[in-house]
Amino acid sequence: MSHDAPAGRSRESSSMSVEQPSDEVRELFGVAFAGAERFAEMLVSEGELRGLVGPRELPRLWSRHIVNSAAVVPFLPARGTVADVGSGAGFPGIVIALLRPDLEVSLIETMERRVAWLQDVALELDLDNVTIRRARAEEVRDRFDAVTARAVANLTKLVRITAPILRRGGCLLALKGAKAEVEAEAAKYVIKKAKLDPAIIHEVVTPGEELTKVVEVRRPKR
Ligand SMILES: C[S@@+](CC[C@H](N)C(=O)[O-])C[C@H]1O[C@@H](n2cnc3c(N)ncnc32)[C@H](O)[C@@H]1O
Repeated sequence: MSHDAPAGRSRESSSMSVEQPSDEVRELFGVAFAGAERFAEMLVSEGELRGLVGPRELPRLWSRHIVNSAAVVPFLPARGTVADVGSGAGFPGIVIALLRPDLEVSLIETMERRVAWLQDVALELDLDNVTIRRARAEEVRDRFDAVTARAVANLTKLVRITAPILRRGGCLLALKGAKAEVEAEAAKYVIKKAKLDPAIIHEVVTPGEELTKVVEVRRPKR
């Protein structure tokens, strides 16, 4: 996914400027666009009131959050199960569920208020591939083909809490910004100790957004 189109256009709503998705973003989401648009509408109408997004986030809701979440999608497995740890308002878990309806997606979130929000979103978007669990990742006993996380913890902590829930051949996919390389270097020892393969950093340029980095840490098949 490498694009260099300008960011989505903005229009004035009664109280704030809400970003409108560009044609490139519509193309990126394809048949999932209607669901993504409804998700954005819910975030605009209720997200701020329910304490899920700050007012300053709304003008860049698509590029900074929804489209940024989609950056992880090219690295997901061909089939199987995904756990999104610390989904919060639904990033990247809800976006993954929309773009990959063939994958079973578990949203693991510890805060009750956010869990209630995720349940409302899954119901409204009719996402029957989503399971929502109120838990800390450390309490989960299942294993997954992929574990995703965005803005939850640094890579060292993420590896510690997600290594036990990675299947053989499965991978952690952490959405990171400019600190990806520094965090990968700092996490080297923990990655080795958990018997995982060295981190790979994928660079992704999303429509209307600057460079995003996806750090992949895989559990070897044997
Ligand atoms: C800063 S928010 C980021 C939310 C979302 N991933 C995003 O990118 O907008 C971090 C979220 O992770 C959750 N969280 C933190 N540690 C967790 C853990 N060990 N297990 C599950 N959820 C956790 C918090 O409750 C919070 O909702």
